[in-house]
Order: sequence, then C-alpha cells, then structure tokens
Amino acid sequence: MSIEATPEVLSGLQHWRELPAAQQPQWPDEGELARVTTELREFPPLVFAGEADSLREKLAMAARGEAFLLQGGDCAETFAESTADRIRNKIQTILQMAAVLTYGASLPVIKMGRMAGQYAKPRSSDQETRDGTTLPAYRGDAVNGHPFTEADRTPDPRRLLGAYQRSATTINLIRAFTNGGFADLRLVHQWNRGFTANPAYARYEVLAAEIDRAMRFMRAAGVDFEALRTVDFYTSHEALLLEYEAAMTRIDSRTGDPYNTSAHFLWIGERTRQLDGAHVDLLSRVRNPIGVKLGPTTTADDALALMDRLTPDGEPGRLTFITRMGAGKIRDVLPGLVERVTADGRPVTWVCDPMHGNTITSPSGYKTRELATVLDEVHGFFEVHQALGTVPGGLHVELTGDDVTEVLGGSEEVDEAALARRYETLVDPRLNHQQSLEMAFDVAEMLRGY
Ligand SMILES: O=C[C@H](O)[C@H](O)COP(=O)(O)O
Ligand SMILES: C=C(OP(=O)(O)O)C(=O)O
Ligand SMILES: [Mn+2]
Repeated sequence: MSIEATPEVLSGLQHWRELPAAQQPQWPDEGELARVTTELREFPPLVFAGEADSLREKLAMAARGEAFLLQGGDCAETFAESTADRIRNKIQTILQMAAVLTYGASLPVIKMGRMAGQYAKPRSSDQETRDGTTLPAYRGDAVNGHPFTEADRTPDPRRLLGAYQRSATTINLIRAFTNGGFADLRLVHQWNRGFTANPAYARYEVLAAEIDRAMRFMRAAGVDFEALRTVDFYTSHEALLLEYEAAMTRIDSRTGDPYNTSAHFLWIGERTRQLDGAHVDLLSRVRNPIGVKLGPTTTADDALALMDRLTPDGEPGRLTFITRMGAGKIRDVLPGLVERVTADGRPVTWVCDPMHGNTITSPSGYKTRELATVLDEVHGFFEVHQALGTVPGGLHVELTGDDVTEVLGGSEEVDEAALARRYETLVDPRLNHQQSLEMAFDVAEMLRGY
C-alpha cells in the first residue's frame, strides 16, 4: 500500500521555480534540459527515505554530544576520477579517521562522504579570463568541462545524466565496501598498509595495535563481533542545481512525504542560503536532514530566520549549521550565533568546516590552505563551544585518499615548491591522506579533552 502526497505538497515542490535562484548555469538549450529532467525523474532513487530518517536520528545524537559527525571528500568530484581506486582511497581515509576519533574520544562517529553527487560548484565569478579569452567558469562536471575551450565550458544538460550515473556507481561501491567486509574494524591495520614511513602513519599503527588489543580482550570476554563487519556510510553533496535536485525529489510511499533521493544529506551553500531564495524553499519541503553553511558575515538573526524556514518545529537532527568562519574570525563571530540559537531552544547540530574560510593564493598562483590555520579554526570551534557549554557536533573537510600536494604543511611539510608536484583538484585544495590522519589525531584530542 502506498500513500500519496497531497496536492498542496506537490504544488509546493514547484514553488522554487517562482523564486530567485543564485548560482544556476546558463543552459543554452532549455528543450534539452527539459528532456534530461524528464529522463531523470524516471530513474530510481539513489537512497531510501528510511536511511535518511536513521541519519536524522544520528545527527540528533551528535547535537546532544552522543555522537560526532565526520563528513569528508572532494571539493568537486569529477567523472574521470570516479574510479574504484579513488573511491576506495577516500572511504579508507574516512574509516581511518573515524577509527582514530572513535577510539580517541570513545564516541560513535557518523561517517559521511562528500561523495556520490558532489558534482556542482558555486563560483565567485561567472566567467574566467585567460590570455584575453573569456569563457564561462567551470561549475563542476554536472554542468561543464574543466578544459578551457568554448566547447567544454558551455553548460550541457546531458551532463546531469552523467552525474546521476556516476553517483549511482559510486554509491553502489560505497555500499559494497561498507556492507561487504572492507569496513570491518578488524581490518584496522590493513587500511594503513603501505603508508608507514611517516609520523602520522606510525602514530596510526600504534593506535591500530591498541584497538586490536582491545578487540582481542573483548572477544575473549565473549563479545559478538559480527556487528563490526558492516558500517553505515552516508552520502552528501551541496544541493546546488535545482533542476537536478527537484528531479530527484520523490514521494516516500510509506508516508506521502517528499525526500530528496539524490543523497542522504544535502546542504545549502554559503552563496545560496538567501531566505527568500529557491534553494531554501526547495529544501524546506523535503524530510532529509539538511545543512546550511554559515560564513563570517552571518548574523544571529540570519541563523534564527533560517531555523524558522528549515526547522520550524525544531525536529532533532533536522538542521545542521556548518560554520566556515576562518581561523581569524571564528572566536569572535561564532559565540554570538551559538548563544542566540541555543536560547531559541530548537536543537541544531553544530559542525565545523575549517576549509572554506581559510583559502589563500600562494605566490606561485595556487589556490591553497595551510594545515596549521585549518587546525586553528577547529581549535577555535571547540574553544567557543567549551566556553558556552554547547556541543561541537562534527567536522566537515575537503580531503582525498591520495598523496596530493594541495594544502601546505603537515608532517611531510608540503611547501610552496611542493604544491606543483601533485596539485590535482579542479576547484579547492584538499587535505591528502596523511594530513587527514593528522587532523583526526588532533581532533580526537580535542574531543577527549572536552
Ligand atoms: O568550493 C567552494 C567554492 O565553490 C569555491 O571555493 C569557489 O571558488 P572560486 O572563488 O574560485 O570561484
Ligand atoms: C562551496 C563550498 O562551500 P561554501 O558554500 O561554504 O563556500 C564547498 O563546500 O565546497
Ligand atoms: Mn570547496
């Protein structure tokens, strides 16, 4: 038996079309766009509404300090790199970080990838000029191609089908790995194989040995380890391209409620969180847990108004505020927001994105970040919550499982000159595998001291 949505709900899902929508591509062929979205609407959902409900309950735990969210992955996934190796390396990095955090802080960690759908990017500028030629900016593989040619940079709606297809194959592999035994905590040592010549990896080996010993003790004491074979691993991306997100919004036959079935968790970016804008409207109407990025100019009134739109009833786990203030500002700006939101009483989950407020350009022209500054923002985030008696609920990071050189610093001391060695991101710089582990050790200590 299936429950249908009411006519009001169905017409509400079209309301965003009447509102201003920031950061949308200029699709050259509306007819083609309509054909593509009709096709998308026929495709199966990528996630099940019940999974989004379980995630909402877990995020409610994170808001109360009973769990911690670890959300990580590329700034922009690409079609070319949606390969088994790259996906496995990212999952492995997140699992290793989660092991460090869980063991270090004795807290369940909610594992979530910026994966299986992170194919669209908001940009500061609509256009890019090189050597006197101006073309549309690269907006992610779901929109256009990165090479600087007119053919590549012209938005192509058919790319939305490519984004769906890569999201489907990626989530399939995530499910295979995390349900098929790869994520079994008993493999905690194997995840580190081939990585031992570095302080972060040596430290991980020590931790893995401790986890092993604890598991041997518990096995001897008769604990059943079958539960460790599988883990829940959730997907997320920025809900940016409204035509795609609307086409993937479906009615849950159990309840008649709309869910965005392109990912478990969707967030609204700093550039598209206008209260009367299309993004806030569309996401206000789906039942998934959702996030909003909050940059340094956010006022407490803005935050409360977003709560009125996105979590009017204060359902636990529904709304996550992902703050990205910059290391130099977080200690000044965050307290006022947290105080007013806490006084309101409706729960939100506070998550720290220490990446987007700390982007710099190196003298040689690379868009980069300093690991030390990134970690300083996380420290600031914990300090603010500690001082106010509120809960730091999670971490949102741009990372990859590969040994890229995009972020400066870390124990391998990536410097200016090293950036050129393996700078592969198409938009923002990501922590590499080793820097990600270092961050996890640092955050585990913050959590333990909390
Ligand atoms: O990932 C975040 C944004 O899309 C990105 O930082 C914007 O970068 P830009 O300023 O180069 O457009
Ligand atoms: C675009 C992003 O962030 P923000 O909206 O916070 O700038 C991002 O997460 O890649
Ligand atoms: Mn980014």
